[in-house]
Amino acid sequence: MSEMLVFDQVIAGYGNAVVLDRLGFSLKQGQSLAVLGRNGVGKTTLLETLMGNTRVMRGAIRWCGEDITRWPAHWRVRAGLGWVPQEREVFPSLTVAENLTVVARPGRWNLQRVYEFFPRLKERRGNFGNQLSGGEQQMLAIGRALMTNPKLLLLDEPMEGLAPIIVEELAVSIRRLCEREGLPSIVVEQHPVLALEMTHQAIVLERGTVVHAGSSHALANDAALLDKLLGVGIAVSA
Ligand SMILES: Nc1ncnc2c1ncn2[C@@H]1O[C@H](COP(=O)(O)OP(=O)(O)OP(=O)(O)O)[C@@H](O)[C@H]1O
Repeated sequence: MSEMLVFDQVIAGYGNAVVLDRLGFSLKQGQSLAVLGRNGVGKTTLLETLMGNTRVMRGAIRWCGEDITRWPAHWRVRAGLGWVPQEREVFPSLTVAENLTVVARPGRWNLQRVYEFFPRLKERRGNFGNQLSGGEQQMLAIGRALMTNPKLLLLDEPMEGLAPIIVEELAVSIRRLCEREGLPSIVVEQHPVLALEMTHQAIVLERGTVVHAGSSHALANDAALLDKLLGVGIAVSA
């Protein structure tokens, strides 16, 4: 399997402030990745850096064999990076259908396929963005990223503030995107157990660098390591 994404010793941040400090990892084609770590370690900054929204001082980012380190954000979207921001950023005064079509790019994902994938969005297609529940907004944020026909979804705390039943529904959808639709994700999540269930690989950050990299399954089942890295005293399963 070839490498889809490589962060090679990336030093990046905001202005002169360094947040990512020689951060390195790679992700193979078709694999999804959980990005874990305590508050403020640089998880969101990793995604922002992948989208071109931070200042990269050193190192390189390679995406599908191309060095994209200096590319503007809109080129990265065109190259297949599908950004689902933490704040969801649904357009409040556009309808669900308009929110989806406004970003559409040609490819296998279109309005009909997004509605098939999220039937709730079809039911709500005439409602405005500000009339949706938190879960519906998150579905719309993911649906909007799908409309750009990405090769990788970047999900920044997709479950934040959602009711447990919606969290479960979304987790199933995100897994299904990878397994059935061949669309992997990078998932930044506060809840490691959930993120590990949804992904193949995991990295753990501390102070802007990778302190653990391995399979999600192995980490999920190593309670002592989870506790050491994240202060989580439980494993996913016995
Ligand atoms: N736009 C910004 N300008 C300056 N500093 C920032 C900016 N965004 C984040 N930071 C700083 O970068 C550091 C890492 O923040 P980041 O949001 O990437 O961490 P995180 O691991 O995602 O945290 P959390 O889990 O709390 O969301 C923090 O010290 C934060 O204050």
